[in-house]
Amino acid sequence: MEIITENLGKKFRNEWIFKSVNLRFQQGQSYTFTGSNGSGKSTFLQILSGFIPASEGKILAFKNQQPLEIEQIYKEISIAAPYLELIEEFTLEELLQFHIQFKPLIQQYSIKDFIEFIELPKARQKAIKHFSSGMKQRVKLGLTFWSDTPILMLDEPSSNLDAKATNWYLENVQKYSQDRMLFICSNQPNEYEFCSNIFNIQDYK
Ligand SMILES: Nc1ncnc2c1ncn2[C@@H]1O[C@H](COP(=O)(O)OP(=O)(O)OP(=O)(O)O)[C@@H](O)[C@H]1O
Repeated sequence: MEIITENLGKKFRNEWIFKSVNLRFQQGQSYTFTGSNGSGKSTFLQILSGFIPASEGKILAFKNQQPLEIEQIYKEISIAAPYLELIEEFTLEELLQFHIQFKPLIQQYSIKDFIEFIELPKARQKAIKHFSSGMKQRVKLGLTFWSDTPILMLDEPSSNLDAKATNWYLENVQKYSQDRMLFICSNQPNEYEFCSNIFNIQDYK
C-alpha cells in the first residue's frame, strides 16, 4: 500500500483546520500526528480513511502498485478511535462474530484466541454495554491489531487504559504493525515513542 496526499486541506465553515498537506505514506512505516486539542489530528485521519471529504487537494492510494479509489480504501483499514462505537447490545462473542464477517482475523485466529489475546476471558458472554471504558478500548485495539488489513489507524490509543493495559498496547502495537502502515493521533509521547515519523498538524495551518 501507498498513500500520497497532494495539497490536502480541510476547512469547517470559514476556518482552515489544515492546508497544503503533501505527504507520502508507505507500508512498513509508522506515522504519528500530534498537535493540541482541536488542532485537527482526528479530522486528518478521518479524511485519510475516506470517512469525511477534504475541502481541497487529493488523496492518491495504491495497492500492489495499482490505483485504489478513495471510496474503497476503508476495506484496507482497521480503526480504533473514540468516535467509533462498539455495538452495545451485543455480547463480546456476538460482536466478534459480526466483525469477522467483514474483516477476518489475521493468521486464522479464532474468537477464542482473540478473547485470550485481549485478556478478557470472563467477558465472553457479557454485553458490551456492561464493559468498562478500558475493557472497550482493549476490544477496539485488539480488533485493530488482529483484523487482516494493511493499514492500522489509532486515535488516542491508550485512553482509558491502566498501566498494565498500556504496556499490553505498547507491546502489541509494535508487534502487529510490522509490515503494515500505522497511523497514530496522540499527544502522549509514551503512546508513540517507537514511531519513526512524527508530524505536528499545526505546522500545516
Ligand atoms: N463536523 C464538524 N463541524 C465543524 N467543526 C468541526 C467538525 N469536526 C471537527 N471540527 C473542528 O475542527 C477542529 C479539529 O478537530 P479535531 O477533532 O480534528 O481535533 P483533534 O486534534 O483531533 O483534537 P483532540 O486532541 O481534542 O482529539 C476543531 O476546532 C473542531 O471543533
